[in-house]
Amino acid sequence: MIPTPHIEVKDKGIIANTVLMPGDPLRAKFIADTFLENVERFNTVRNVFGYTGTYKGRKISVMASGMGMPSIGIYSYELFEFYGVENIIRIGSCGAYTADLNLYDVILSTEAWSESSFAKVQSGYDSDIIAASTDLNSKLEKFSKELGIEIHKERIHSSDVFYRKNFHEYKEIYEKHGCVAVEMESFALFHNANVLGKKAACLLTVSDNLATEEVTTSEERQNAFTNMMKIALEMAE
Ligand SMILES: O=P(O)(O)O[C@H]1O[C@H](CO)[C@@H](O)[C@H]1O
Ligand SMILES: O=c1cc[nH]c(=O)[nH]1
Repeated sequence: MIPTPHIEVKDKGIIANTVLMPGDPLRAKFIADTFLENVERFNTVRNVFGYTGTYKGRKISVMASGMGMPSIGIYSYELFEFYGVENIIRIGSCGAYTADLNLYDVILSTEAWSESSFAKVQSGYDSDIIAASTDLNSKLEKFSKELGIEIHKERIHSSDVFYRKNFHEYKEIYEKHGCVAVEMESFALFHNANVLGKKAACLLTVSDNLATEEVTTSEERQNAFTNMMKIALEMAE
């Protein structure tokens, strides 16, 4: 079923086997403009930009997911199921739940914990934890070592809510569920990969810290989180 309601390209072969997936369409554009050669834009529907190009001569795609599990649930499903994509690596921003993490630190998500009903509604999956692909994670860890970029391998929180009524609830999620940071998509991405027999992983950069109340700007979140981009780009084939 291509094109899909949300992706316009008619030729499946234009999208690479591996897609990097930031939430922000302008982070996707930044990656294409800054790191890729021979770039072809394959999606503009809803301004959710998708690009294919080469990195060090190897093919890779980058496409935004939008914000939240319903949104990444749509894009990752269509890429995996209808465009034959094998690997999706989310490259997102996150809020740290502990003062042990600094702004710009890079986290490799081992698993996502969530209160979300996404996986239960999608397929009846009944746990609140979903693991990332261990195969992709070991490759990403190897690339980070080769590049000399430190990563923190940790469980993260995938939340449906950005603005909680009670800001301090993050402390309980950190202590009870062992999540060191919060973002809003990985649980759905990992679930779709599992039900469709594909692979997914997630690299995050700390954009703000709930414990210390430090923050980065929207411009930094769009353009400056280059360490996780460089690690993920090494997945190009
Ligand atoms: O920077 P991105 O990749 O969008 O990720 C994080 O930022 C958004 C919230 O500001 C949510 O999508 C969250 O997961
Ligand atoms: O979901 C997110 C992403 C970045 N920072 C947060 O506090 N939450």
